[in-house]
Amino acid sequence: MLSASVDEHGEKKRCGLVAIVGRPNVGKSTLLNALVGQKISITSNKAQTTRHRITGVRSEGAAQFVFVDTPGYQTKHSAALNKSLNKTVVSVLTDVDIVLFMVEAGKFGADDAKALQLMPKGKPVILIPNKLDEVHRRSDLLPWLKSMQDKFAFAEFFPMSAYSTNDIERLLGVLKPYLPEQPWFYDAEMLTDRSERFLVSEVIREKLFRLTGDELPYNVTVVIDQFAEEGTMRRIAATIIVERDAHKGMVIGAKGQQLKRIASESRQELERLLEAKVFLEVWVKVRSGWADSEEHLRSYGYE
Ligand SMILES: Nc1nc2c(ncn2[C@@H]2O[C@H](COP(=O)(O)OP(=O)(O)OP(=O)(O)O)[C@@H](O)[C@H]2O)c(=O)[nH]1
Repeated sequence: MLSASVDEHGEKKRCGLVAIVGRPNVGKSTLLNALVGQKISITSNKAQTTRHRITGVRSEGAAQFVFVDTPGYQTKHSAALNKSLNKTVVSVLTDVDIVLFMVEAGKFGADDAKALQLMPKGKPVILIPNKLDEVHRRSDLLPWLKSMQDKFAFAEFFPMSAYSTNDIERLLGVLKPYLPEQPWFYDAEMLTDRSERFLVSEVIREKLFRLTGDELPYNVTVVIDQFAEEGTMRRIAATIIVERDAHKGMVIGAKGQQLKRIASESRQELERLLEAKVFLEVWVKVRSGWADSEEHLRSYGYE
């Protein structure tokens, strides 16, 4: 007989929260998407793309892993936005079962050190040296791994590449024994607790960053003004909020070509994601100083 506490082979069910922490750009979102097996968190080569706490769920055999993505730990800026980001990291860590502390293999800078200071005591913290594919001789990594051992009492070291499906499967195997034996929190089909509306704003933000390259500052946000189901169609209206007129120009581009591309690529991806026809309108607005105002942050959904 099946029950909530055992799987079909009689194995006790396990379920737990796994946080992924590290400085910006180490590959946290890439890892989360690979672990869940679907794009949940946006990725780009621009630091600081993840702002929200995002959970992704992977259910396999008797185990359910609930992954929590955290914003890159911020050290360079002091605006209210960054304070809010760091607060999110700390609050995520207080209620997790395992922490994956991610760095780039062979590297450990001042920003990594600051992120390491946030690690909770008394919880298993696994060191994930990522981007192993960029390390030419693995043996070069040994002295570095030794030096990492002196910095923190890591439960395990797991050098890997978030691009390797083999590594992802092995990592799930390593994490499983750390999950407490308890009934699952979510249905087996569940992938994320984020709303479609949220995923829509993330898709648009990703296209925006991918297409505008490095010139656009990170404090650009996307607000969904309308998200309506009309039969088999979704009608979506979104506003990209920037700080300056110059940024508005970058987003719109010559003769509006850039904004057109952002909207068109977003629409195509949204049609795949939502499995529906999508009618998408995207506007751009200037709202100067929003990233410094606590009130504005709240009104756009940041904690
Ligand atoms: N070579 C290599 N690149 C990787 C690997 N994992 C991630 N990347 C790349 O590293 C960059 C940053 O990855 P993200 O997943 O966006 O990093 P993040 O830590 O979530 O960054 P923030 O959202 O800014 O905190 C992207 O260009 C990824 O494609 C890896 O295993 N190997």
